[in-house]
Amino acid sequence: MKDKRLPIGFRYAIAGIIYAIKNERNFRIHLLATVVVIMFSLICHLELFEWIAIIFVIGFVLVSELFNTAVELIIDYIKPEIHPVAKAIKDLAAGAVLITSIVAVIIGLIIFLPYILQLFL
Ligand SMILES: Nc1ncnc2c1ncn2[C@@H]1O[C@H](COP(=O)(O)OP(=O)(O)OP(=O)(O)O)[C@@H](O)[C@H]1O
Repeated sequence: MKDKRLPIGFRYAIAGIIYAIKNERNFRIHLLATVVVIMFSLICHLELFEWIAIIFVIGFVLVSELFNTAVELIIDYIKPEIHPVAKAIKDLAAGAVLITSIVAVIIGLIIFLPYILQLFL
C-alpha cells in the first residue's frame, strides 16, 4: 500500500534503499558497520569536527555502494551476457566502492586510534 503522506520522489528513494538492503549483502554489511561506528563514536564522545568527518565518510561509502548496485543492475539489464566492456564497467564501479572503503578505514583510524590508545596508556 502506498504511503500518501510522503512526497513521491522521497518514496521512490526509500524504495531504492530498501531494495539495496534486501538484495545487496555488501550494503547490509556497510549498514552494520555504520551502526558499530556510530555506537563507538558515542562511547568515545567525539569532537564536533570528528562527528562531521565520520558522518561524511559513512554517507560516502553508502552512496558509493548504492551507485555500484545501480551500475550492476544497468549492466545486467542491458548486457546480461559476458562482455569485456560489461566487465570493465562493473569492475570500475567495484573499484570506486573499494576506494571509498579504504578512505573510510583511514579516516576511522585517524579519528579512533587516539581514543583506543588512551584506553591502554
Ligand atoms: N556481463 C559481464 N561480463 C563480463 N564480466 C562480468 C559480467 N558481469 C559480471 N562480471 C564480472 O564479475 C564481477 C562481479 O560481478 P557481479 O555482477 O556478480 O557483482 P557482485 O558480485 O554482485 O558484486 P557486489 O558484491 O558488489 O554486489 C564483475 O566485477 C565483473 O568482473
